[in-house]
Parts: sequence; structure tokens; C-alpha cells
Amino acid sequence: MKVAIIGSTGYGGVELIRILQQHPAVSLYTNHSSSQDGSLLTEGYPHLQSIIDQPLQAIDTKKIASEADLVFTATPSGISAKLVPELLKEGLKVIDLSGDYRLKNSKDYEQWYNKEAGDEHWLHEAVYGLTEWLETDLKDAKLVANPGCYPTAALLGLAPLIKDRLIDEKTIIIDAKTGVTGAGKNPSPMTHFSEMNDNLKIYKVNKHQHIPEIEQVLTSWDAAVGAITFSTHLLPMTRGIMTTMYANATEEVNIDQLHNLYKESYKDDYFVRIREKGIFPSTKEVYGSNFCDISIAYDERTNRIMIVSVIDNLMKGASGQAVQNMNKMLGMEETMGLEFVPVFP
Ligand SMILES: NC(=O)C1=CN([C@@H]2O[C@H](COP(=O)(O)OP(=O)(O)OC[C@H]3O[C@@H](n4cnc5c(N)ncnc54)[C@H](OP(=O)(O)O)[C@@H]3O)[C@@H](O)[C@H]2O)C=CC1
Ligand SMILES: CC(=O)N[C@@H](CCC(=O)OP(=O)(O)O)C(=O)O
Repeated sequence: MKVAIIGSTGYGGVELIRILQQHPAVSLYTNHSSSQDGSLLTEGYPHLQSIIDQPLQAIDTKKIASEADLVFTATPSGISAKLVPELLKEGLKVIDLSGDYRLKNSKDYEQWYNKEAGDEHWLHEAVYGLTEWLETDLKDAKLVANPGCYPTAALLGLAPLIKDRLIDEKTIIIDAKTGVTGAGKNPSPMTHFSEMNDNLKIYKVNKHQHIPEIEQVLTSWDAAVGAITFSTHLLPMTRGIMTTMYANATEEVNIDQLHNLYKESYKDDYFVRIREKGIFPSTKEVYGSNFCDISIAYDERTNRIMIVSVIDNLMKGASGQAVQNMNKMLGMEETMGLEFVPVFP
């Protein structure tokens, strides 16, 4: 299996390198950059010393097609929409990590991303790659839109309740928190150490680009889901996302029933771990791994259900899930090359 990464110099790209370097089915991968053609990755990432010696290559789609079977585009939104059609035209399979192919309605994309949407044909052709809940076989997919980091954590947490119609769809609240690698490698006033350290920030209130993505998927599962409430916070940690979600139960439920529902829903999914009753996950318990850990609680006094899910934003929230999708596209075990034990403590 020969693979190319476009955007290797970014955090998503470097995480793909960490995975593909030890993936048993990947015989070769090449690294491409729009701005650092000919440079060594070790100039920006000395931790790759003696692991990657080849210089970065330019993004030449024909050359990539002559060398690779599949490409990961770990590039910013707006850029992917320009690159992806050219790569597909060359016959390559593509897994795009950006938001460019996730929203089926191009008007939603233009509204929430404030950018021009990509080609309609590929927008509709793209398979939304929430791996555990895929509705189509990825073996025939040419383009996979890898889900956003927050949507991955939120959707895996809500899916069993929504599919079983156990919550009032109009009462869903998703309270989410992330580490700073979610913002990519370029520093900004938002992520600057002196402003982020010892601090907790709420951002993009009612404007986050993941709102329509979460709503699109939830609505496809249950048409009664309308607008959700979703808030995002930035914490002074490197990796990790926690989503704490609340909704009113539609009927009388009890914790054993809810716990069994989650255990049953994910019994065949290696990467989704349902915690024992009363044990809640923390982000460090999935650090550097492809796991999504979930707990559920029920408050009889308010008739409200609470779900907590944690992921590593760069793994299950981006590059890990992208490789899980690659494995499925190629008909391999979905866990191949991804069985990292979380880095703890
Ligand atoms: N960080 C995260 O936790 C997550 C990120 N994502 C998405 O994944 C994608 C990559 O994110 P991330 O790695 O964090 O971002 P970074 O900003 O860290 O890296 C993006 C990379 O894109 C490349 N790039 C920039 N402009 C262009 C261009 N015009 N043409 C080609 N390549 C370009 C840059 O490399 P170079 O200049 O060398 O070409 C850069 O290294 C984004 O779309 C992001 O939204 C999704 C889920 C989670
Ligand atoms: C801290 C931070 O800024 N996180 C990003 C995470 C989104 C992301 O990484 O990208 P996609 O839009 O491709 O999903 C944000 O909230 O926008």
C-alpha cells in the first residue's frame, strides 16, 4: 500500500506520520508541502530525526498519482476543496481531514465556514467517515470526508440514545472542551502561551462550524432533531476533547438500561470503550490513542440523561480515524496500525 500525505508539516500530518510509520500494510508514504518543497521535516520537527530522512516534496498531483494509491489531505478548509478534485481526477482515493466535504448543503458550508464551497458532484459523492456508524461500505468510496474532532466525540456519545429515541430531541445540549492542538500548528492570540496558560476560554459562541455538521448527522438518524445547543471551550492542555452532553429522557429510564444500551451498541467496536457505571473518563486516559471513552449518567430528579465522551483530537478526532477509514476502504482490519495504548500518566 502506497500513501501520500499533503500537509505533512501540520499537526494532523505529523500525527499521520506517527501512525503510518508503523502501519503494517503501508509500504511507502511520501510527504508533501505547499511551502517547504525540498526542506527536511526534521527542521520543524526534530523528534523525527533518523525516522524520516526524505525531503518534503511539492504537491504535484500527477507525480503523486504515479507513486501512491491513496492520499490524505491534512490541509486547511478551503484549500482541500481546491486540491481534492485534482487528486480524484488522477484516480487517487482521498481521505480529507478538513471540513470541506462534510456538509452536503453547500449553502451551509458557505454560511458557517465563510468560504466558497467545493464542487457539488464531489460534495455528494463524499462519504462522511464516522467509522463506527458508517451507512455504506467504504470499499467503493473514492472520497471520505473525515469527521470533525468535536462531532466525532459528540456523535459517538449521542448515537445510541438518538437511534433508540430515548431523548427529547429539542433538549440536546453539548458542552465541549478542547486542547490547543485543535487550532493547528500556527500560534495565534487565542493560543499564545501567556494568554492560554492558567486560563479557560469559551469561543465561537453559536457560530462554531461544527454545529451544522452535528445537526446534519443527528437529523439523518432522527428527523425530529432540529437545532442543538453547542458550546466550545479552550483549555491549557495539548491534546484532548471532552464533550459533556445533556438531554431530557422521553420515558422512564434507569441507569442499568442505559448502560446496557451503550455496551450493546458498541460491543463490536474496539475503539469505543464504555466505562463501568459511575466511572467517568478523563482526556488523559485516551491520550495518543484512537479510543473514544464514554460514560452515561441519569438524574432521576430532573429526568435528564448526561453522556460524557473523551477523545484525543489528533487521533480519533482526526488522523487516527482517518487511518481507521483507510483500513476500511482497503478491506483491512479497522484496528490495523492503530492499537496504541494511551500515554498515561
Ligand atoms: N488539529 C486538529 O485537532 C484537527 C484538525 N482537523 C482539520 O485537519 C486539517 C489539518 O489540520 P492541522 O494539521 O491541525 O492544521 P495545521 O495548520 O497544523 O496544518 C495545516 C497544513 O496545511 C498546509 N497548507 C497550508 N496552506 C496550504 C496550501 N495552500 N496548499 C496545500 N497545503 C497547505 C500547511 O503545510 P505547508 O505550508 O507545508 O503546505 C500546514 O502544515 C484542517 O482542515 C483542520 O481543520 C480536523 C480535526 C482535528
Ligand atoms: C481549538 C480550536 O480552534 N479547535 C478547532 C477545531 C476544529 C478543527 O480542527 O477543524 P475542522 O473545522 O476541520 O473540524 C475549532 O474549534 O475550530
